[in-house]
This record gives sequence, structure tokens and C-alpha cells, in this order.
Amino acid sequence: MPELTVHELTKNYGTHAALQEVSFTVRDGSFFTLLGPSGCGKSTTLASIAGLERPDHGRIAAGSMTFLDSDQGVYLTPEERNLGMVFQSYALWPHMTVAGNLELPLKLRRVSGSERARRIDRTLEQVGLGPFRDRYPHQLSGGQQQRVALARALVYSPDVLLLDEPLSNLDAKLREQARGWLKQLQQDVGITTIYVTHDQAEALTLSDQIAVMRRGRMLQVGSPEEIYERPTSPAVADFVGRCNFLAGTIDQLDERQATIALGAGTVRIALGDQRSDPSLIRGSRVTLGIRAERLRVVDHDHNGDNVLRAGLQQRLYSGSTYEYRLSYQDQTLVAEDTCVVDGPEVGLVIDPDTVSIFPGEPDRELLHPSTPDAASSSDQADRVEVAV
Ligand SMILES: Nc1ncnc2c1ncn2[C@@H]1O[C@H](COP(=O)(O)OP(=O)(O)OP(=O)(O)O)[C@@H](O)[C@H]1O
Repeated sequence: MPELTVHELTKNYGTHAALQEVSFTVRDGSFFTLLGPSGCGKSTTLASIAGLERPDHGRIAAGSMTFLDSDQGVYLTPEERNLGMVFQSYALWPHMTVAGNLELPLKLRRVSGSERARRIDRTLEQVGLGPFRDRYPHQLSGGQQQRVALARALVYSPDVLLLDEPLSNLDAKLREQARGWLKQLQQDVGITTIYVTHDQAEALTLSDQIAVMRRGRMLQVGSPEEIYERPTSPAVADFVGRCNFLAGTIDQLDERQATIALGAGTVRIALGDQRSDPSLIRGSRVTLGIRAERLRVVDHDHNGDNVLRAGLQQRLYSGSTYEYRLSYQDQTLVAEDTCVVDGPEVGLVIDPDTVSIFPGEPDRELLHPSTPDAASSSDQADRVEVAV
């Protein structure tokens, strides 16, 4: 299976820039996910790869085959690209049986009768639908229909599989099961796969690489761990997982640590990847990103380093954890913890190894103002040590 490269893809709809110089590479045989909020350009990117949209500018190639090269005037039709595609609405042919749905794309490719039968049997076996070959789509469950759609995309051995939110029509439980099954199938077949979703949990569990998009631009490409643990921008930290953002100023800085002034208090930070960032200098404004599940809620009189004092607004039971809504200075923070802590005020222990630091002020839309009736946070100076 070939590697797929997308280079500086640009697409405008009138004055609206749907894609702005989007570039990425999908490794041979890997599972690559385009993740981002609604309207960020995921489907336009996928449709451009499929040949269903024609970008204004850019280059797309799979192995030695160039699908699109705007500079050279190269543009292959969808039929010339040998790709398999599955949409959210499985788009099965309702008047054909399961086997009939798989047979049509083979007939269109002029595959011989005996070879068609062999491939249909093998693919239905792969997706676990052997016994269902003579059923019609309306006689199948949603999950089974989704498997038929996948089988139909795989039966003619495409070079690359393109999946546009294929699990979103399934209910929550079935969707979780389908993730494991889909990942296994992709690994068994070994096919290069590009997957579109706005569901971060789906992206994290399924992917070898995730590309986070926003407003037609690529924000970050990396493994699920990189995207979650080391986001390169507040926007990525905000979209993947739940993150609290705090504004601060670098007070002191050395090779390994930085001390950040947070309102009335200070924060000590051990420097990781950001060590080489030239914009992190003494006196510069920064944004700290702290994941909700990495804030430990303790009693208000808890002693030690890295403790913020916050007002307790609300504690919500969510099964495996409690969700705390807390007021800190003029913001609402969210923490997830398994323990029960009460009182108008609590302590928040920050794990120094799990805080991200970004240059500059936080975007206003990332900050959540505290509600007017919330208990006020302590004015006392906080001292927090954070590793980045
Ligand atoms: N045919 C079109 N004409 C005009 N604007 C379009 C067209 N198709 C898409 N857009 C716009 O381009 C932007 C990107 O759309 P796209 O469908 O790629 O987003 P998306 O990330 O896939 O969103 P969703 O998750 O909601 O499907 C959106 O602002 C959308 O309104």
C-alpha cells in the first residue's frame, strides 16, 4: 500500500477559505485521522483526496501516482484513483442483497465472475458477515449495515481507504465496539486509511497519527500521545480533552525550570520540549494548560507545593469520577477526581509534569469566566510547581 502525501491544499468557496495550505503525509499502512470541530475542513480535505472536490491549489499523490498537481495541471477523476470510500450514511443499494452490494463495484471494474465470487466470500468473511450474504440492507442492524459499507469499499482492494464519520450513526455502545473491530480489520488488511471525525475519543483510540484542524488550517500532526500530552497550541489542548487555561508571566528562568507568576501567586515549572522556544523569556506572558483530570482536589488546608486555592461552585457525580466546577480568580476551572471534598473552598494540587506552557496570552474564548454567585477564590498567594 502506498504512502499518501497532501501538499499545500487550498480550497475557497467564494470568499470563504475552506482549506488553507493543508499539508500532511500518511504513512504506508497506517491509520490517519483528520480531527477538528464542525466546519474546520475535514470533509473537504477527504473529498479532495477522493477526487469529489477539486482544490484551487495543491498536490496529492499516493506512491508514484499523482492524483492532483495544480501547477502541472494534473487532475485524476475519482474512478482513476482506486480508493475505497465509506460515508456516514452507508449509502447501500437497498434493492440489492449484501453480496449484490459487493458485486457491483467488481462488475464495474470488469472482474470475472469466478474472481468476483471469491473476493465477495473473502471480504464478507473478513468483516464477519459470511452468513448474511443474501440479506437485504433493511434486514440488517445499523452495525451490520456499516460493515457491509466497509466490505463494499474493501472488496476491490483499493490502495487507500477513506472513511468519513462512518461510526456516527451507531449508538454509543455499538460505536465503542465498532472502534475495536474497525482497528483490527484495518490492521489485518494493512490498508492505508484516512478517517474523518470530530470525536476525540474515537481519534485517540483508533489512530496511528492524528491531524488536528481548525478553520481550514492544520494545527498539529502527531501520535495520539503527542497530541494529548504535548499539544503545541492552546487550541489543540482545548479541542482534545478538557483543559483549563491560566494566564501568567515568566518570573524566573533557567535551563530546566521557569517560575511563572499567576495573578497573586507564583508557579515553578521544569522545562521540557519548550526549553528551546525563543519566545519564552523572562517577563514574557504565557498561557498554562492544565488538564481537568490532572488537577487533584484536596481539602482547603492541604499544605505543600503546587496547591491553588479555589472556591467550590459545584460537584457533579459522573459515575467513575466527580466533576468539580471551581472558581479561581475570575475564572471557572474544571477538575475530575474520584474523591469527595467539601467546603466553600478547596485546594487544587497540580501535577508538575502534566502542565503545558504556551507563549502569549490565552485566547479569550478559551477562558471561562466564573459565575457571579460562585464562592470566591482565596486572595492568598499561591505557590505551584509545574513541569512542562
Ligand atoms: N459546497 C460548498 N459551498 C460553500 N461552502 C462550503 C461547501 N462545502 C463546504 N463548505 C464550507 O467549507 C467549510 C469546511 O467544510 P467541511 O465540510 O470540510 O467541514 P467539516 O470539518 O467536515 O465539518 P463537519 O464535521 O460539520 O462535516 C465549512 O465552513 C463549510 O460551510
